[in-house]
Amino acid sequence: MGLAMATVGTAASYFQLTRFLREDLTKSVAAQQTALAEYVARDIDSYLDERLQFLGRLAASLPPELLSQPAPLAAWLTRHAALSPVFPLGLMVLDRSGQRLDGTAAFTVDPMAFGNALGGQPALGRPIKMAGSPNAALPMGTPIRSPAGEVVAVLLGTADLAAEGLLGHPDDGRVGHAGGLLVVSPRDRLFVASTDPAMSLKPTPALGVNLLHDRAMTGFRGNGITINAKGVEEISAIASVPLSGWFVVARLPVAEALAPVARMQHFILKQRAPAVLAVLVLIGLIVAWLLSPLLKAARQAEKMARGEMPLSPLQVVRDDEIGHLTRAFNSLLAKLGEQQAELERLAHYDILTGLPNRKLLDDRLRQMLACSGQGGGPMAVLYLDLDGFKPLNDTFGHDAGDEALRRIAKRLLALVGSTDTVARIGGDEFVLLLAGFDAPAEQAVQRLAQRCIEAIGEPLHLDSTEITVGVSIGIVLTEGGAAPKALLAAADEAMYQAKQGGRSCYVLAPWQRDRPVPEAARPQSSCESCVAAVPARQ
Ligand SMILES: Nc1nc2c(ncn2[C@@H]2O[C@H](COP(=O)(O)OP(=O)(O)OP(=O)(O)O)[C@@H](O)[C@H]2O)c(=O)[nH]1
Repeated sequence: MGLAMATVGTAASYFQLTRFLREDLTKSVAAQQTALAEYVARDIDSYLDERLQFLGRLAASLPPELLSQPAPLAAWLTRHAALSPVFPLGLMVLDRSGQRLDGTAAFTVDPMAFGNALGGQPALGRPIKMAGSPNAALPMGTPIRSPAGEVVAVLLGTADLAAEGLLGHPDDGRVGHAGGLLVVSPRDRLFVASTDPAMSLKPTPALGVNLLHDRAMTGFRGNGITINAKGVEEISAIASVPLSGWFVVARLPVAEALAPVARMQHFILKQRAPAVLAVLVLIGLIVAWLLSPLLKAARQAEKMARGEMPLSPLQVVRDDEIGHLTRAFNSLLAKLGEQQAELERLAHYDILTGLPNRKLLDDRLRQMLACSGQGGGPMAVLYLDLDGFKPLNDTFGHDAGDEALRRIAKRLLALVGSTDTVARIGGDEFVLLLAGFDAPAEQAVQRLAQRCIEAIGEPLHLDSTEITVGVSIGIVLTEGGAAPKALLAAADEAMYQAKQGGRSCYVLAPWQRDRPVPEAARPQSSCESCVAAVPARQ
């Protein structure tokens, strides 16, 4: 996660830096383009002004009498045109009806230049392509006035748009590799001149093709980013040429303008990326090394939680925060183990006496039966129920009854071997499971039953009061093949017979797999009422 955040952070910084650089560079290039466009626009304006001024001075100095003398007028015009190279394509004079007065046919008449000049104002015509030359030409006109000030004729001159110092700028003014200058006449919807000669004297694009151009055509001056007619994104700046109503566009493709940013990105990626990658890999390895014990511990903990491995302490591999965490986990695990053991104990042992409860008795009985059934010899179940325990409880109280139960449990434990089981399965009911007799089983169990009766019958000294309780015992002997439940029921039944027979005695019920208590076989008993059938003490 940390590694991912570091990577994302680095990438975000890289892209943020790139974005800032692009914005700054775009602004800077736009400002440069604006300065260039304004400079060129001013230059063109002053140059046009210079030509119009020259044309005006020429018109003012034209002797009026020459207007009616074609040959001298033509000679006068040729002489003066030669004096200044501003109209290398020639001069001509027209009367008010548009008739040539100089007798020459140097070039065609521009209606715009002629018409406006006739109205009394110097005027520019529509730029045209020069016959026999790749250059464009610009017709200009100025009024010729009579001494009374009336416009009597028009002096027309045609300037070479490619002439050095006029619109030579667009040709020379290439900006970068693909950038350049454009001079646009909104009135004529025409590219007057362009760095790209193919665009010169071509009509401007239709509305909607280039949005910044559309705005410029309606008077916007400034800069912006636009997509040109060829689909190239450009930074363009627009400045006015006031005298002509034209505007100059200085433009540069964004890709070229921002090439330094692209070079910087390339440089960073080329120079820094391997180092950054190496650092990231190193960080990743360190993080993996740091976290590997934690991940291993987590995997083990999950297995323990799923019960696929026992609860066992995790290995503490390092004495750092993770080692600390592992130790804390182990402590928690130990606590959990203790609690689990306690729960286990509570589930299988009687809280009052600490003896196995009915559940554990069932397990042990099954084990012993299985063992006995596999040739392990006979086993015996002794079912004990105290006699007169209720009066004890009622007379001396429940606590005294509890204490009596605890002491009786100890006495019973003292009588059996370590492999035998003494369980408490109810209020005053105990069960003994015996096996591995060193004498004939019947005799041995009867002997033990008798010793139980005697041991429990010993007085109990509770709160300096002597109390005595008895016990009735039902015994079942088997050599396996019996169901635990049926065996216990048979022992219980024998115990009941002992109760019926006078209490504080035992009854031994013979056991056969299909007939637990055969009618033919009378039980052996220590009870007085059964004394005729069995000896009281064996
Ligand atoms: N103090 C104490 N008494 C208990 C406990 N569990 C059961 N008892 C009492 O043990 C008595 C058992 O009842 P009985 O077996 O009928 O009493 P009893 O006097 O021995 O009767 P018989 O078996 O017919 O001789 C009841 O009074 C129960 O309340 C215990 O955990 N502690």
